[in-house]
Amino acid sequence: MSAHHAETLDAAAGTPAPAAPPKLELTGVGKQFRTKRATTQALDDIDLTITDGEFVSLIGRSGCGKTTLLRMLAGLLSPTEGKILVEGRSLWDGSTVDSSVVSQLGVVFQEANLFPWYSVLDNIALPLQLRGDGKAERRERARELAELVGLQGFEKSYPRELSGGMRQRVAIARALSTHPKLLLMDEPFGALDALTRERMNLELQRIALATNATVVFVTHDIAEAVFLGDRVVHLTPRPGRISGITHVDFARPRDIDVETEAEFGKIVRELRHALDGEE
Ligand SMILES: Nc1ncnc2c1ncn2[C@@H]1O[C@H](COP(=O)(O)OP(=O)(O)OP(=O)(O)O)[C@@H](O)[C@H]1O
Repeated sequence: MSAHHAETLDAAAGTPAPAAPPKLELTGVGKQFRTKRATTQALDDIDLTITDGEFVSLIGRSGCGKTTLLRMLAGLLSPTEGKILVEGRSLWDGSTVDSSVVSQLGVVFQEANLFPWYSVLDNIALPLQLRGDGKAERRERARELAELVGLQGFEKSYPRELSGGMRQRVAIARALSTHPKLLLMDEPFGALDALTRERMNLELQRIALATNATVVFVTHDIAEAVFLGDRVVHLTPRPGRISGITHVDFARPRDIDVETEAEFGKIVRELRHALDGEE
């Protein structure tokens, strides 16, 4: 039977399968901070749809609302306006967060925030412990993740015995432990030296490809945003709005040498000009 014939028959059968809702959908999202002295419209009218397996970088000048946006996505800060849907389910109902949606997210911050008295494996398994998974199951998953993030041989080490890059690997493994629908990262490599950061970018790409993760990644660094992202979303400050979205089409896995390509330099320059124009 020809493909064309098959399509005709399927259409004749009627009901096409309903399209899966996007991984993340923001509509008209805004955030206002009110203090005694002032009211700040930190974010205004953010519309953004992210599909399964997409890696989206978020850049913008200091104060444009990147962290505020990530905290709203992570269920830590309620939006004042708009809707945030994770696979079609509403994250916020007014200022009340749906904890069953939050439990499907993984978050990594600039600081790894590990428990100093827990080993690498126990830190990775913490979310599984909190949700009541059995010990053997936790251990197995934590071992698998330690290997995924390149920490085999360090399973029994304590955070104080690790470098900054290794601590962030633990934080990434911990965030992935529950198979999150969405991985949210706020400047995860911001405190690392340039070489370690470069290595972590390669590692993160490898991990994201291996797990088909959907990632929202906040950074100040334009080159990092372009290297990692399928799309780079740029925000303008006061109020924070989306000023543009750049598609980055380099094939994956990307090698660090992609940064020396003329097209890479062109995208970075255009983004820098776009952000400079917003001062
Ligand atoms: N809790 C708060 N109360 C009042 N204003 C706030 C609060 N948090 C953030 N803001 C304001 O909201 C705006 C956005 O801040 P946010 O930290 O999200 O920016 P950012 O883009 O992440 O900045 P940076 O790159 O410097 O981390 C800023 O003007 C900031 O002063």
